[in-house]
Amino acid sequence: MNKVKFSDYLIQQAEPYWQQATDHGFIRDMVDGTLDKKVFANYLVQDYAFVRVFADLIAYAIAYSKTLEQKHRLSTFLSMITSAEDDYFIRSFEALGVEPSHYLDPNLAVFPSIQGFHDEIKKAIDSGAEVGYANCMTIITCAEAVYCHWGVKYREKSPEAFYFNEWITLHNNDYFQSLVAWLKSEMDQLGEDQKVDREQLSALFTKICQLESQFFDESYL
Ligand SMILES: Cc1ncc(CO)c(N)n1
Repeated sequence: MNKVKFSDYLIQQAEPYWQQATDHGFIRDMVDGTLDKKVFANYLVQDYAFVRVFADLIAYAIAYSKTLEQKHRLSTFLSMITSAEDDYFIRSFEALGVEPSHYLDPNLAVFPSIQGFHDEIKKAIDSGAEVGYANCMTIITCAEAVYCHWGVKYREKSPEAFYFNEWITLHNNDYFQSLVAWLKSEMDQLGEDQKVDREQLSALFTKICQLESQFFDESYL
């Protein structure tokens, strides 16, 4: 019997949001270099608020994980986000004329989608040792699989502005692709675990896809 992998099932069940999140006009404008700079700056400021909370989520996934391989894969990812990716954000803010007082503002008004991410992340973090790993990994896998999907789709694109170009290569380089392949393989194994509620994880994966698509929509407002 040819069983559908759990990671593929999660993506299939997340339609139409998977399609909307990975084939959004925002991404097409960005890879073509025609996206309004103000729209992109706005998006990056919001994404920076997302990434700081996302870093906590990865730290909890590390704490909830059992094996050294899991801790290694996730801590390497956390390290990349807090070094190379942080460096990308800081250089981009500078080039786009965004002041630190704005992008570091703890009282920044966040988009409803970013608030939605924060709420889902808090629930996953608070879900405890038994199911915490599965919940945290579902959010991480969805967010990274969405970005890797468009990153790979547009690997031939090379917009002139470094903040567009590097945003593509951050999400399609060999390291990132192998990370996403590993995240999906972890979800496949979790899907075999009798203690795991597959339908609850599927609903969470779909919710994150929906928020990803909504975040691109809201960046134009
Ligand atoms: C909202 C969001 N999802 C995924 C990624 C990829 O890390 C990101 N930077 N932001």
